[in-house]
This record gives sequence, C-alpha cells and structure tokens, in this order.
Amino acid sequence: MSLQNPPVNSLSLEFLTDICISVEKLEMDKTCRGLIITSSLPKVFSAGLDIMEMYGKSPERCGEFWRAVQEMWLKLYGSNMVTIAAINGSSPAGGCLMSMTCDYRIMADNPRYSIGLNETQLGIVAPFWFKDTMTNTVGHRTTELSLQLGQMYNPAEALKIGLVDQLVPEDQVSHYSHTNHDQVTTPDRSKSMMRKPTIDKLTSKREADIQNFVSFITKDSIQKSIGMYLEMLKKRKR
Ligand SMILES: CCCC/C=C/CC(=O)SCCNC(=O)CCNC(=O)[C@H](O)C(C)(C)COP(=O)(O)OP(=O)(O)OC[C@H]1O[C@@H](n2cnc3c(N)ncnc32)[C@H](O)[C@@H]1OP(=O)(O)O
Repeated sequence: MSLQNPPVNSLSLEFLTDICISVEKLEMDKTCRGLIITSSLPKVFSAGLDIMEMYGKSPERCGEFWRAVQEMWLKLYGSNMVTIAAINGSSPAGGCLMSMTCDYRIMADNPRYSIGLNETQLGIVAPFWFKDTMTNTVGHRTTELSLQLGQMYNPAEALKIGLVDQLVPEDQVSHYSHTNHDQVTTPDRSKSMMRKPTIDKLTSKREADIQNFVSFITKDSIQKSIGMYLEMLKKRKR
C-alpha cells in the first residue's frame, strides 16, 4: 500500500477512510500474504494527522475525524496480515503511530529524515493508545522521555531506541521490505496475544476517547496552540 496524498501524506478524514477500505479489502483477500506500507511521495512517509482537520472544525466533524483515526489504528494494529512499514521519509506523530502498528519497521538511512511522536510541540497531549503503542515498541522510560519532549529521532537514533528495526540505503527500502516480508509467513497467535490487551483497552473506551478528543481539541487555548504551530510550519518554509 503506497500512500499518495500530496504534498505530505497528511491523514485527513477522507484519506484515513481510503486507507481503512484498502486494508479491509486486503484482509479479506485470501491470496494476500501481507502488507507493506510505504509512501509514493519523496522525502515524506506521512506528516501525521491532517492538522487542518483539527483546526476550526465543528465538534461533530472532529468526532467523525477521530473515529476514523481510531479505526485506522484498530485495523492496522489488529491486522491478521504480516505488516511492514517501509519508511522512506519523515514520519512525525500520526505517521509514526502508523509505522508502529506494523510488525517490522525498515527506514531509509537518511539523516534528514525523522520519526517520533511530537504532539507536545503542537501543545497537545498524545492519547493513551498512542502512548501504549509506543510503550509496546520501545519501553516505558523511553516513551516517557520521548512524549515529554515531543522528541523526533533521526534514523540512527530511532534504530538505537528500537523505534525502527533496520536502516537501509534510501534506494533499497522497497527491496529490503520485500525480502524481509518473504521471510515471514502468516502471523502466529503470539501477535494477537501481545496486542490484544492494548486493542481491548481502546475498544472498551472508544466513545469516551472520542468525547475527550472533541472537548480537548475544540478548547480555545488548544486551537490557539494549533494555529501558532500552523504559522510556524508556513514560516519555516519561507
Ligand atoms: C488529543 C489530541 C491528539 C492529537 C494527535 C495528533 C497527532 C498528529 O499526527 S498531529 C500532526 C503532527 N504533524 C506534524 O507536526 C508534521 C508537521 N510537518 C512537518 O514537519 C513537515 O511538513 C514534514 C517534515 C512532514 C515535511 O516537510 P517538507 O519540507 O517536505 O514540507 P512542508 O513544506 O513543511 O509542508 C508542505 C505543506 O504541507 C503542510 N503540512 C505539513 N504537515 C501537515 C500536517 N500534518 N497537516 C496538514 N498540513 C501539513 C505544510 O503546512 C505545507 O503547507 P503549505 O504548502 O500550504 O504551506
């Protein structure tokens, strides 16, 4: 599955819905042995959630958006397929989350790329299931530090903390993803055993999590922080 939502593969409601439909189709296809997620765009795997979906939108729309974010995570983290993230560019926040849902992460060894949960930099707090997914990937202490600082890691740092499993030359990300994928057959029951408690936690609190998101994101102070972050993104470009 090659992500293609220019300019930066930000995860809008529409794009998340497309991703979920694609994953669902693959999941039902008996001939499909697994899934490699990568990006069709240069330099960016995914810029994470579409910030415009969280800025100046109605509570109803925010709720609909958040349900789609949850759905994408539930489908990918709970997938019965072998999943590999072929991270061929930067992958902040929701992009990092999407990578962490996969069984194995291969990243392009380009020091200009970065990956991490940077929510703190936007003045927002990563939801518990973002935190849980990272804890399951890199452990409690690294997650604590990482979330507090909104830390982004270059590929070498990401490999060191276990956020990615393998670094490869930029032009060989696809090759190595397929090679690794061929070595794995279907996931055994250990995958669901390891992930079930984390998945059950969100499933049982899904509606409350949506309510929390909507009341948090529509606060004036949070809208102000997001507005300032958007300004910063645009200024950085000039
Ligand atoms: C309880 C609340 C929990 C909420 C959880 C949120 C999780 C999230 O995922 S929040 C999103 C966090 N994402 C980021 O902070 C990423 C910001 N973007 C970047 O760092 C860079 O854009 C990039 C490294 C991904 C790519 O850099 P590059 O130089 O190639 O492109 P830019 O010139 O910066 O961007 C092009 C264009 O795209 C706009 N844009 C970038 N990221 C987003 C985004 N996440 N959502 C919407 N739009 C985005 C950027 O402003 C530029 O727009 P203009 O061309 O109009 O200026």
